[in-house]
Amino acid sequence: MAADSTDKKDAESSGTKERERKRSRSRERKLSPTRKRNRSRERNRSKSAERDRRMKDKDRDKERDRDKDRERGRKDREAHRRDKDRSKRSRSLSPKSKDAKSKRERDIKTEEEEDEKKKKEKVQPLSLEELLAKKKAEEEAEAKPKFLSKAERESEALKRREQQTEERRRLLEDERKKRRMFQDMGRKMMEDPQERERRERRERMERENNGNEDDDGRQKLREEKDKSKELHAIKERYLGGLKKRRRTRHLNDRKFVFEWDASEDTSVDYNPIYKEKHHVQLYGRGFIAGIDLKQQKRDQSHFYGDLMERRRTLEEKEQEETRLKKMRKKEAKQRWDDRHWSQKKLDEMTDRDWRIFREDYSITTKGGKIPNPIRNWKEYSMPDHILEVIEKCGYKDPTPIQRQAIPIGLQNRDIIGVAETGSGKTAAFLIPLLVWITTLPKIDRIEDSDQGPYAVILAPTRELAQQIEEETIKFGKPLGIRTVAVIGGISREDQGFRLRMGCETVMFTATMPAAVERLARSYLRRPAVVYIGSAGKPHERVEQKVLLMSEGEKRKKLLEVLSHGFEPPIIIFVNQKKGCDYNACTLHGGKGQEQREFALSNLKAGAKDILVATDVAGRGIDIHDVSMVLNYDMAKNIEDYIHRIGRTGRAGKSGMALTFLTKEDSAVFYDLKQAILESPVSTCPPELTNHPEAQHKPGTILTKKRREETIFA
Ligand SMILES: Nc1ncnc2c1ncn2[C@@H]1O[C@H](COP(=O)(O)OP(=O)(O)OP(=O)(O)O)[C@@H](O)[C@H]1O
Repeated sequence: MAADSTDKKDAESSGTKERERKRSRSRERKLSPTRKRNRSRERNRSKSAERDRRMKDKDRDKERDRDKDRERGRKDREAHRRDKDRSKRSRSLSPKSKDAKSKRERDIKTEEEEDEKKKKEKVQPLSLEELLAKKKAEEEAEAKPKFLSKAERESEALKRREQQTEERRRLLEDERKKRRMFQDMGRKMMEDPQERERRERRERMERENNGNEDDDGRQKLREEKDKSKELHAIKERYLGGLKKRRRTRHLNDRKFVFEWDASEDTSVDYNPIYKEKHHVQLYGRGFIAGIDLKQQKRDQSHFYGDLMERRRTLEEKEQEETRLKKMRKKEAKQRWDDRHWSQKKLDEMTDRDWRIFREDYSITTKGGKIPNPIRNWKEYSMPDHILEVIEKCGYKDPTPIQRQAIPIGLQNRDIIGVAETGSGKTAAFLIPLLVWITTLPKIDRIEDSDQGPYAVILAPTRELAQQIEEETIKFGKPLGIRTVAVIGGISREDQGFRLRMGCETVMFTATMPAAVERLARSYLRRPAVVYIGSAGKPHERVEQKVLLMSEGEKRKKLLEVLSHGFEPPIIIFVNQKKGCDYNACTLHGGKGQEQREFALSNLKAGAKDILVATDVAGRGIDIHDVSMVLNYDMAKNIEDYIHRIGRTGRAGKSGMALTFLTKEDSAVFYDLKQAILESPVSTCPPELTNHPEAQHKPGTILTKKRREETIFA
């Protein structure tokens, strides 16, 4: 009833709402046309939103209706039940209901009587036949398939499932317990023994404190232990006991000390597993993992070797033997041939060896059909008297230029020899010359000497000419060869000479500019050209230093350098004839020949420490052990510079070259920078490296790069 009333109320409220909505809509319709238009636009805009809202409202109404239906049904059912009760109550009062009741009571009574009868029957024991029949019936019943209802099947399955899960849970729990126990045990075992002791003691103490261990037996035991310890300590104190020293392990001590040798292990003999090892032999390229790979390879090669050996016929075996023999012989020969040239005799030298030989001495040749170089003086077929002189001079081994130039010279062939300063070029052209002269018949020589000299040696300076004369006399005198130097400044009458042209021409230098080489080639006949090392470069053992300064600073700097001390002799090169206050001798073109000779001999003899010279002393002058060359004025070209600094670091020794550089020398900046950069023992100062004049060779026209150009339109 209440539900009905609420439904009614709801219906009423929804009806009023609907009416109001209609009213408001009609009101809206009555509004002005402009407003109407606006409204319609608005309506259009919110059309979809409105539709959504209405749909939602509908859903909500439906839901509400459904709830109401459900509520109504429930209330109906309750009312029906109440009606039933009421009708029951009213029916009990009728005569019909009284009859039914008495009938029911009668039925119950008869049922009880039947039960009573059955019970009485059961009490009596069954006969054997009955028992057998019963058993048979039961068996038959059991044999018959039992049909269970779906509900029964489901309940049984549920029970089984519960049992299984219970069983699994129990097993898991047991396993977890076991694992925890093992973990605890493991942790205890892994523990540091000291730590374990400490932990056990702590646990014991805890137990004692908790009063768990207050039994007398344990207390007594502890007291006894303490007593025995005390006794032991007293004994040790008064009787002196053996105190075990704690072993300290040093950092570098070996951790494992095996007190037995591997050979003492006799288990191999006893254990049948080790006695009869099973070897796996794989065919192909495979290997067994975990076993020494090298050993496996060795075994495999043995295995295949044996296999091949077993399979070979006698003939094949012989063939293989001879093949191996041949191979071994060939290899041995190869090894023999591949020896270094120094381990070989002259006649064993191959072309390859000669090539290596030339590489070893940085010898480069041009001109075709160049004879092999000299390996050593004795080996080379030279007259004994020449060899004697060489020995006297103390030349143990030929220098690289001598090794290659002497054999060419002995073929009377024209040579251009380019080798660094102080590398023994003089002997390189003198020795073949003297050998050639000595090979001429003596009578001819005596007769021809009236005709003129056998050889003419040209030198750029008087000093050099005299130096070469000295060298030639040294070699030629023991051989009976006369030498004379023809130089300016000495009276012509004293120099008896006659020239004869048409003989061999040799040209030796430390620097060979391309223009000079072109000129030389036009005068020489099919010349053999010999270059040693990086020809035209300053000596690799001369350290080059450069100081940039003004002209006025030079003198001060010179005095500063000299005041630091130096090892005599040194040579100071100047471009102008200037004096110097030091213990010096001077050598330049303005001096008389005698003075020039005196100056040089003074320095060579050690009477003077410094030679101040112009380029006159720059080429060829050989003064032993010059420790430093100081270019007070820079040479006018790089060739002169190279010759100058070549006065130091001669005959395998090292030296130093110091150059004072001013901006007036800018013409050689570029070449000088290159020369210093190429020297392995020198460093170019940044002032020179970065100097604008040192960036390009003078005379080269620099073309501006396009991107650097500024175009003004
Ligand atoms: N085989 C040699 N063994 C030892 N010393 C030698 C040998 N040959 C030459 N010398 C010595 O080396 C020094 C330099 O020799 P030499 O004057 O011939 O050199 P150079 O190449 O002509 O030098 P430069 O280019 O300056 O004229 C000399 O003192 C000389 O005695």
